[in-house]
Amino acid sequence: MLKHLPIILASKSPRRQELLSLMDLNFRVELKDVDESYPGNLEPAEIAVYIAEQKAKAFEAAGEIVITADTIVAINGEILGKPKDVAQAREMLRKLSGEKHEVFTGVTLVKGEYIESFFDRTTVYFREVTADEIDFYIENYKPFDKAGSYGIQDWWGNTVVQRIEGSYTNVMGLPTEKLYQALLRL
Ligand SMILES: Cc1cn([C@H]2C[C@H](O)[C@@H](COP(=O)(O)OP(=O)(O)OP(=O)(O)O)O2)c(=O)[nH]c1=O
Repeated sequence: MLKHLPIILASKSPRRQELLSLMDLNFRVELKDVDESYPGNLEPAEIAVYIAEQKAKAFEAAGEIVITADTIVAINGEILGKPKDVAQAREMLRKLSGEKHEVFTGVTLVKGEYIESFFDRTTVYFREVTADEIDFYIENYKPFDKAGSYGIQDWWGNTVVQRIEGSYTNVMGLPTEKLYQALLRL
């Protein structure tokens, strides 16, 4: 329905590319290097939006609509980004075991001089996991490109996630329903 919109997806995330395709949009992918650090004292939602905006600022104003996004996991006031190594992935998954956490994805849309950002939040509940399960998962699924060290769309999501409150696609990296509404308003 919005196939006529010329869109640039500024993301290397294969999940974001897949989700935009599933929304039946026409887009091409363009990548720029962006510093993903953020100022202290920001709330989780503000961090996700801040980084999405930083990613968007790397683009010059043009005729096409640019979409950027950033996903983070928050648990008990702590922010979990992407793990740097096996030890960090283990530590994150241990923290998330048997607990609930929140996933925030910030999205920025740019069209010429116009810029708009929004976010979505999903609560995710994990059952308790064993150290063996954590090691099996890290070894076989290598979740180093994923915030919080897991993918809801892979083995973890299908064996550990008990339930979620909110958008599933938001956890995958792009809150498609909110994004679609924002595109309709453009
Ligand atoms: C929690 C969770 C995150 N993720 C992914 C979504 C994002 O791709 C990634 C978080 O990293 P991001 O920094 O948001 O994105 P990225 O570096 O992969 O891509 P880019 O900056 O180019 O847009 O974690 C899942 O795939 N499944 C999940 O369940």
